[in-house]
Amino acid sequence: MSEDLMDNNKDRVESIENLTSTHNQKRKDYLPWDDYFMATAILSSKRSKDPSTQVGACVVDNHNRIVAIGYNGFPRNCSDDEFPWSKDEDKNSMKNKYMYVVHAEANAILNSNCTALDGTRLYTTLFPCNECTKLIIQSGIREIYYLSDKYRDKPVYQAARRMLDAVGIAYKQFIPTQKQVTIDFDLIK
Ligand SMILES: Nc1ccn([C@H]2C[C@H](O)[C@@H](COP(=O)(O)O)O2)c(=O)n1
Ligand SMILES: [Zn+2]
Repeated sequence: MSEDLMDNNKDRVESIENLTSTHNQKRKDYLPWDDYFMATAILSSKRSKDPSTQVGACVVDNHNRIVAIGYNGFPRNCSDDEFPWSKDEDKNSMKNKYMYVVHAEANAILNSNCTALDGTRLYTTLFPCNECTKLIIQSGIREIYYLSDKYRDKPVYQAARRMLDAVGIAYKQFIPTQKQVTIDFDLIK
């Protein structure tokens, strides 16, 4: 065999070996569980029609199975086009969205696909309010991960923390391992 041909064969064997070894190793840049669940909550928030704050929530059991998802919106059959999205009126005004909106966490709990949420974890894009906290406690959720706490000084959220502290439900601000998770429909071929 000529030297050129031998070199050529060696190169081909090496490149096949490289190809097999990279395909035998697991991906290193896969999405960690916690990022995956918070990203799911964010994705869910994108369904919200609220022009001001879109909230998403995702409940996960201790086998890392998603058992509930929700976002803030009006109750079933209350039209998004007829009920008001305003927040400028007095808090108790009928013209105000607060009268009607079901919060993301409440929707998740109500729409859960399992009968009991005991021992589960909640991933939510916004810290739960007092009303959702009551549902969280009663449903048996044990841990809360949240992204934003932008209303933390309002009494509603102080009351929420008071209840969570009293019953020992852990809550922690979520720090993602990566800044962005890209969903590009064109990448799936
Ligand atoms: N933990 C929370 C807190 C609030 N929401 C909903 C309720 C409203 O639709 C919106 C907040 O509106 P804003 O006062 O910022 O104009 O978020 C929720 O789903 N979960
Ligand atoms: Zn709430």
